[in-house]
Amino acid sequence: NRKHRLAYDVERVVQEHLTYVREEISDGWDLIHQEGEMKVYRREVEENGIVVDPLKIFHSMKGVTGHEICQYFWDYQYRMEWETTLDSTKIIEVLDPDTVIFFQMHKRVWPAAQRDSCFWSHIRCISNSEEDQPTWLVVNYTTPHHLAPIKSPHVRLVANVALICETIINEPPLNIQDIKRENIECKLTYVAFVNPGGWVPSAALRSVAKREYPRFLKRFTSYVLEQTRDKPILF
Ligand SMILES: O=S(=O)(CCO)c1ccc(-c2ccc(C3CCCC3)c([C@@H]3C[C@@H]3c3ccccn3)c2)cc1
Repeated sequence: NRKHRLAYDVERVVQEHLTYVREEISDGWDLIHQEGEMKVYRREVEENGIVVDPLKIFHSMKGVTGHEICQYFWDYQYRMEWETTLDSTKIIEVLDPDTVIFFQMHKRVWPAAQRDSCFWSHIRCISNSEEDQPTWLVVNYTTPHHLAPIKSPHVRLVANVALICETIINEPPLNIQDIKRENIECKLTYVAFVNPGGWVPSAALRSVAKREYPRFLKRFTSYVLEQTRDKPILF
């Protein structure tokens, strides 16, 4: 059912991510970083000389639900508290209660020109079968917008990013209200297809990505654990 002008795009991109997230890590993906439960994979891909390496991160952490992780990732009011690579972020349009359009200025990464991004950001709960917990996901997908004009010297990033989370309840007690945070665990998959939107030295971009993605996800997940520690569990 058409709710807003981008409803079909959102549906298509969400279904694509749901299809690929289950795909096993096949050959062609290199494990570039491993830290505790976090495993970072990358494929080396260039499109007319520009590095557009897809990135896939698997991580799991105790004490938080997939709903909590997705909520803090999607909700703009927390973004500047965990996102250290942004100069600014703002909502320029609300399409529905689960879909907004952001405009972001990314911190400049020398020697590249400063990047900005404009994407729709959608959060969704997919309740599969009854017995186990639902899957929560957030997708950030580049879209043009009249309130986000592309202005030189800034270069518009092209991004298709998804955060897909499952919640595991270990040794479930008889009734749900007895579940404690040490009994829950979130298994997340983060995928990022980022095209820098203009030429960046390949080696420089690859080393920035290799350093920044693990740092970014570690900082984000630690932030959510901190924020939810003493709060009631949001399933
Ligand atoms: O998960 S999100 O949707 C969170 C919402 O903000 C997201 C994460 C990361 C990016 C991103 C933006 C710019 C750049 C580069 C391109 C040329 C110069 C800067 C990079 C490269 C990969 C490296 C990178 C990775 C992580 C964090 C920052 N830097 C990534 C965009 C969106």
